[in-house]
Amino acid sequence: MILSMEQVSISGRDNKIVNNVSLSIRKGEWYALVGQSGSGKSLLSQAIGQMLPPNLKVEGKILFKEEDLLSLSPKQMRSIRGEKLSYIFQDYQGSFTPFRTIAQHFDEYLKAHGVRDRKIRKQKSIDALESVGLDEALYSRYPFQLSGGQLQRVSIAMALMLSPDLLIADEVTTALDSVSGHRVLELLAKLQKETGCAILFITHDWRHVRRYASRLAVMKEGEIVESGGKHRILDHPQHEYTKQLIAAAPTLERGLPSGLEEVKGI
Ligand SMILES: Nc1ncnc2c1ncn2[C@@H]1O[C@H](COP(=O)(O)OP(=O)(O)OP(=O)(O)O)[C@@H](O)[C@H]1O
Repeated sequence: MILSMEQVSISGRDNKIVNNVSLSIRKGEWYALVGQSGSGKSLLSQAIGQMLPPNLKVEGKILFKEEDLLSLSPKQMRSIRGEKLSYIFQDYQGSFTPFRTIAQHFDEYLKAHGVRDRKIRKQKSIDALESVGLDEALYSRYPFQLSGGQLQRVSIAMALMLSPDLLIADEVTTALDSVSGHRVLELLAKLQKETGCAILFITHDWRHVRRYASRLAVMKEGEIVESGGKHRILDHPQHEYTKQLIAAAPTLERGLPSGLEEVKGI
């Protein structure tokens, strides 16, 4: 297992938001976390990287490559984030500083992770852009000069640049139109195959679960009500809530609707 959460609870001042959650993610797998808005998916994923808002408290164990992340100091955690564990978010705009070029973002990220040589930083950045199918010309542009899909691809490039073992992807297509979202996920799937990193994929969209996940957990009101292999859960859901969510999903045909299968390239 690359990540094991054991009895993880997250509490506010006077309420428990996530209650005794346990789940395990295997090396290199695509693990989906599904559930309605407010069920605690994002907070659970933020707890992994010690990124919870300061008013919330986390208990339990989060073992990442046998090390309990909750016992690490903020400094130790900073060196793990990015290098071994990284994030991409729905709000990709918020990950960029408007008055810094894409080049500066890459450069600062690599510098912060100890790559001292400027030429190596530049080469690594250009290679990373290429790995997500973006032209070198975008390197000197500002974030607002890129489309949403291009910016999300830059986020992916940056998140994977240091070859993490686990990538946490929180609703990464929600702010994109459906064609751009589809391309971003196809790209993620391709890069996952190439790099072998595991993905914790937070989503509302069962079509994405069917297409990409190997296993999944279903969250309701801060608890996991069901978890297991994708085919078992999609074909034979046990919990009433899972059945309702699947029944409410717009379509679960094998392909994506609206001709999205026909989109070529990434
Ligand atoms: N800093 C905070 N303090 C107190 N409660 C919070 C805080 N952040 C989030 N919450 C509450 O915790 C609950 C779980 O939030 P979370 O964002 O994890 O849900 P989610 O399942 O990811 O939802 P969505 O799919 O809409 O992103 C929600 O009720 C939310 O209002």
